[in-house]
Amino acid sequence: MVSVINIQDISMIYKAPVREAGLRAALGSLVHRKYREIQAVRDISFELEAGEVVGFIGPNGAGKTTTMKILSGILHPTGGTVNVLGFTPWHRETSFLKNIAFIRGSQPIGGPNELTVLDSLRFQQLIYEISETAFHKGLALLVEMLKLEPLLKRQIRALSLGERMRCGLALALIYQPRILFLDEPTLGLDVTAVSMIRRFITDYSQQTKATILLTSHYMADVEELCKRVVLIDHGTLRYDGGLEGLSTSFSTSRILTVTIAEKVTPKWNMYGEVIEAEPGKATLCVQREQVATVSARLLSELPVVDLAIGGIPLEQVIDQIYQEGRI
Ligand SMILES: Nc1ncnc2c1ncn2[C@@H]1O[C@H](COP(=O)(O)OP(=O)(O)OP(=O)(O)O)[C@@H](O)[C@H]1O
Repeated sequence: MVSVINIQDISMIYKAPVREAGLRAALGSLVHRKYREIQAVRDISFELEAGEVVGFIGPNGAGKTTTMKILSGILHPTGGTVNVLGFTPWHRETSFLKNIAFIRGSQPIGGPNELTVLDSLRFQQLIYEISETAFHKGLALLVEMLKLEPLLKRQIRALSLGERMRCGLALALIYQPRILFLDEPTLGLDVTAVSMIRRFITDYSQQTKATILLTSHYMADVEELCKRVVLIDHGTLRYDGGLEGLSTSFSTSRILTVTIAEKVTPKWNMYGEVIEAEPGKATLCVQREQVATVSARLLSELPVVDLAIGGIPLEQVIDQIYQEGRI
């Protein structure tokens, strides 16, 4: 397989001006400006192969957007090397920019609001030097996949958030970039718009074999779209691997499913937290370090015919990571 994104030990330290309250301090800071350093990313390395769709996840402020900005050439990292399609992103060479797109759910369209969607697409055609034939072919595909027909003659300013996202995707993809950086593409969208965007991403990646790095706070997005996830926290890489491995790596609990030979209900709560129980069967939640002891007790004290040990459902693990910032 060919690696199209190769990141080696990147770091990013922002310098943010420190301003104290009060007029005197504000005037003073004009002369003696003080800065404080914020390390947003520290020594992150990973690679993406051509055609992969990878979820890039982590709690608020973990450094996801910063990393995406570095990969798309918006920011120059303070350390490390990055190779995207053979280019150093922050050199911003035309052949690089023509092959990548960075789309943010919070601001899917950057251009003038007064233009119609079709005019904006034509504008992209000029900037990216797309031939008339390629433009029509690309447009037909995007109009069909994103249901854009009713929006083409509308002004961008008059579009809803979901419509903006669909048009933002079309504007970014009309020049057929090989790599997509999607930062929260379903942010704030309703259920119908979310499912349309998800379907679009799946179909688009299958049809074009584009490589996609995607951040989302909605675990369902990641579960539906990505086989692999890269997890960062406080700017540090914490996990890079299959989706299913996340729950075993990060959850402190395990699920024990026990079936016994008799249709009776023992005192299951003596073994763990009862999630579900019916005569002869129970699902228990047990701390990881107690699994061996509890399993041994179950086997010696009850007529066990089947005992399965599994991880906490992925959705729950990710919710914990995002909401409690606990990794
Ligand atoms: N321009 C900036 N100047 C100073 N600090 C910044 C700047 N941009 C981001 N940061 C800080 O860097 C850290 C990482 O921010 P970043 O936006 O990359 O995180 P994120 O993982 O995308 O977060 P979220 O999920 O909340 O969007 C945060 O502590 C943030 O406050």
